[in-house]
Amino acid sequence: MELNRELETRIVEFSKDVVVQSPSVLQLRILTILRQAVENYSHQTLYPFFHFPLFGVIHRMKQQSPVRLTMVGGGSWATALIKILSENNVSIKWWLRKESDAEHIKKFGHNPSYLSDVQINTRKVKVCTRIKDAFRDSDYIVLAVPAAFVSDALSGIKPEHFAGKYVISAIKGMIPSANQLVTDWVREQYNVPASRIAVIAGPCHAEEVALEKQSYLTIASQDVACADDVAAMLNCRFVQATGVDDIYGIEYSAVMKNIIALACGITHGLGYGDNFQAVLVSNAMQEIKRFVDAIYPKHRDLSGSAYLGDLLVTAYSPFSRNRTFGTLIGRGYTIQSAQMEMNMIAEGYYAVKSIHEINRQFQVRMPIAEAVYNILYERASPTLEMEGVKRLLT
Ligand SMILES: NC(=O)c1ccc[n+]([C@@H]2O[C@H](COP(=O)([O-])OP(=O)(O)OC[C@H]3O[C@@H](n4cnc5c(N)ncnc54)[C@H](O)[C@@H]3O)[C@@H](O)[C@H]2O)c1
Ligand SMILES: O=P(O)(O)OC[C@H](O)CO
Repeated sequence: MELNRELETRIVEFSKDVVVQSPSVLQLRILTILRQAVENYSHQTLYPFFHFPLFGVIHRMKQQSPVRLTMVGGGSWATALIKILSENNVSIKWWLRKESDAEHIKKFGHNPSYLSDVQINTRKVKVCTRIKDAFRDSDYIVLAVPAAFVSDALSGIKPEHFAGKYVISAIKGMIPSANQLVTDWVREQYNVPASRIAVIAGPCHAEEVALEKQSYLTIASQDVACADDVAAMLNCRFVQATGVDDIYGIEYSAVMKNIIALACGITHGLGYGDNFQAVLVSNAMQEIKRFVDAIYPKHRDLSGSAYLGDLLVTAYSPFSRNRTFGTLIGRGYTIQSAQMEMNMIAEGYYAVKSIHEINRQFQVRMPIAEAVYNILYERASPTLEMEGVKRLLT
């Protein structure tokens, strides 16, 4: 029987992993295989497998052993991810930089600085401000600070602290000092194998997660089983998560969409309307495709939600940090005053410089990203730069 063979193969693959996994990761792996089997096959086909002893074992494991995870970051996205993960059998250590925020969460069950309405389940979530304590006994490390601050957040952490752990980047930015994607940087700095690294992507604003609005996430890893495991942790009442393998395409695309959101904001601040923005965004999608295909060629459909969907949400939503930052620049704020006006970080500000520098080698035609770079780093006039872009749009 087809199913027989497929389940057999997957269980054999999985058993090769058994020796190196901790119980909570094993549990997640088995659950993922079963969830996929249940989704893909009818009850009738699956019936004989219910006699498989694993099913009973899994049920008991689900009750007993939570996945152990560390969240690094105290901003909006970290807070939203804590809310999502708390819906599942995950035990969380939450590292925050600010002692006062950590104390407030312990006492009142709310993050005072970001998404303060979100109730934190302090039975599942243990807060700390010492990064080494946060890493201890965790299977998964989730990085959720802006890329420019990752190195600071991990100060004192050495490759051995990452040994045997999975790293999930929830960051949509580049490490400015290295012009590297966060996952490449983690792999190089801490010797984490690519098969143990995943990214959380997809069009998803923390503010809507806080309101439990239906959202979708795409989890990417070179090892799809790893992506599926992470997706299983994030699937809940209001979030549907799916695992895929295009980690580079998705990560670069997420970085690029922030730069385009800055352009959308700048033009909005200058008084351009929706008609213009629709053309700007569709041209920008082609720009993203040219860049991503040049830097990491692979057959991919950029109309998927982790690519086009993420560009759309960031380009049009009032929750978007990058669009808001761009709007302030378009209205005449200086970079410093725009940064001070927002309590949040616009990743695109740092990313556009990295992408500009990386593109020296690739020479991809990217007039929109170049205009944003000129405005933010070369003191070019937003009006003149966007006049130039306007003439090139089709
Ligand atoms: N907010 C979202 O909806 C969302 C969704 C998906 C991905 N992301 C990504 O998540 C990452 C984190 O973004 P966010 O939205 O949570 O950030 P945020 O703007 O809400 O919060 C700012 C964060 O930066 C930290 N910070 C500020 N100044 C710092 C400094 N000098 N040193 C160290 N840390 C400092 C703050 O403690 C806080 O954690 C970004 O890469 C972002 O692209 C965000
Ligand atoms: O829209 P932004 O600039 O707040 O970025 C947040 C996320 O990337 C949206 O998916």
